Amino acid sequence: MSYNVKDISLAPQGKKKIEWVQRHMPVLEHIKSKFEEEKPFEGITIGSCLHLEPKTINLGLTFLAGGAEVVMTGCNPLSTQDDATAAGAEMGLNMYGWRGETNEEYYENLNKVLDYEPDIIIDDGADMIFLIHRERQELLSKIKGACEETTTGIHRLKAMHKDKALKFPVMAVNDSYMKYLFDNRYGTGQSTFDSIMGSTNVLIAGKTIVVCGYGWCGRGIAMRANGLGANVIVTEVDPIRALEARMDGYRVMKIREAVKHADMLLTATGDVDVVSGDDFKYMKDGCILANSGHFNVEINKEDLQAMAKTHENIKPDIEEFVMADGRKLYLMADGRLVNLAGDRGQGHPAEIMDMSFAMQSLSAKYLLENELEVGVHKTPDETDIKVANLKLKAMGIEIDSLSKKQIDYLDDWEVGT
Ligand SMILES: NC(=O)c1ccc[n+]([C@@H]2O[C@H](COP(=O)([O-])OP(=O)(O)OC[C@H]3O[C@@H](n4cnc5c(N)ncnc54)[C@H](O)[C@@H]3O)[C@@H](O)[C@H]2O)c1
Ligand SMILES: O=c1[nH]cnc2c1ncn2[C@@H]1O[C@H](CO)[C@@H](O)[C@H]1O
Ligand SMILES: N[C@@H](CCS)C(=O)O
Repeated sequence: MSYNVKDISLAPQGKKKIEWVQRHMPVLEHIKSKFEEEKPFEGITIGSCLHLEPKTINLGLTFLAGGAEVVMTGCNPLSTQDDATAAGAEMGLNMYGWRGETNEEYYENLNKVLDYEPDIIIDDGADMIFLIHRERQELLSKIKGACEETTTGIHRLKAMHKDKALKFPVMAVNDSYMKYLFDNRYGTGQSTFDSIMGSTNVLIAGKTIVVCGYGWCGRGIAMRANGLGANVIVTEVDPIRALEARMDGYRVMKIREAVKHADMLLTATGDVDVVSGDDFKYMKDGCILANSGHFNVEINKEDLQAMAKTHENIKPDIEEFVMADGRKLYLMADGRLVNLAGDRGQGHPAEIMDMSFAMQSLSAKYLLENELEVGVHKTPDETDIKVANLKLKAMGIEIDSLSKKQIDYLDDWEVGT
């Protein structure tokens, strides 16, 4: 196996972190032991482009146990944990990536993974899938398909398929219940605050927090902000979600009005320019800005920079912008996913990634064992149910099942009052 990581001597520390998360990923551990027996990936190369940290290394080890050759790189230049990659390299994974890559290095590492000519791709945000279609088309004939981890990746792949540009099948892992209902909501809800609170050491109680987007991530962030005692304002473009936010108890208003109240503003939309231009003029002195959605375009940093007199990093992941009128605004993690790219960002809790990565590993197996058409495919309901049952079992929770009488009753269209 080969690797290019920051410092291989960090491996012992990384291994301890991996062992810790393994204790909290019982479903993936169960799947790993099944893979070990059945070896479904014998002779198969799996290339991944995911946030590289201990839980993801554990997914790599799961594929390795299943007989695959595994090659991994990061899906964000700032989210890699260098001790975890060192450990992964020592544990048999081909590993390329380090925290703080330049954009050029980021794509060099993606290309390194592709040099292994993978049969299956596991992607987060679809950068690797796009790279294959744009620049590495010679690989298309060998690739069996891909699994995509996140909302925006799937949006883009669907758009690509609509334009007939997609050339292999993709499993929409994000769109399974066992992913978005837990990862996007409870995972993003907790890890966003874990990172922001760790870096800033500021109090959340009593603050006014603006949450842009009331999708699965936004709901989780608003719920946790509320639980920590913040006064939550939601901004939306979808009338139904806006109404839902209102009935969940939050104030809802346009972004231009919301920014005037914000002590902290958090984006989770997958959109561009959610906060931009004159929005920055109306913000209060001291406002903290962070993004938990896709890429660093939700908060328009160029606009912020253009309006600022000076800007400097006052902590590794906190950039201070001093505006012409003396107000100071603070952008976290360069506007990238704060829960992973922040200095204290650890990503989602292990118990959450247990379910997301269980879905990834079973979806990769499904992709291999079924001849799927080119397109974006929903994961089978049976996979969701299997993972949910495994998780309940691991948590020691038993539930009831329908009796024959109940099944007949529920299916009977003739009974009335
Ligand atoms: N940080 C993480 O770990 C993490 C986890 C999961 C998903 N994500 C990413 O977060 C983003 C959101 O994911 P999701 O699953 O919540 O998506 P979603 O589609 O459920 O929700 C996005 C919401 O944003 C709203 N929106 C779009 N443009 C807006 C605008 N200009 N102003 C206000 N609202 C706007 C949409 O109407 C929608 O309700 C995606 O980019 C996804 O890839 C990040
Ligand atoms: O700790 C983590 N490790 C690996 N992936 C993560 C972690 N936290 C969140 N995500 C994943 O990142 C995607 C957005 O890029 C999300 O969809 C989520 O599943
Ligand atoms: N890989 C992308 C996905 C964001 S949802 C990123 O880290 O920016």
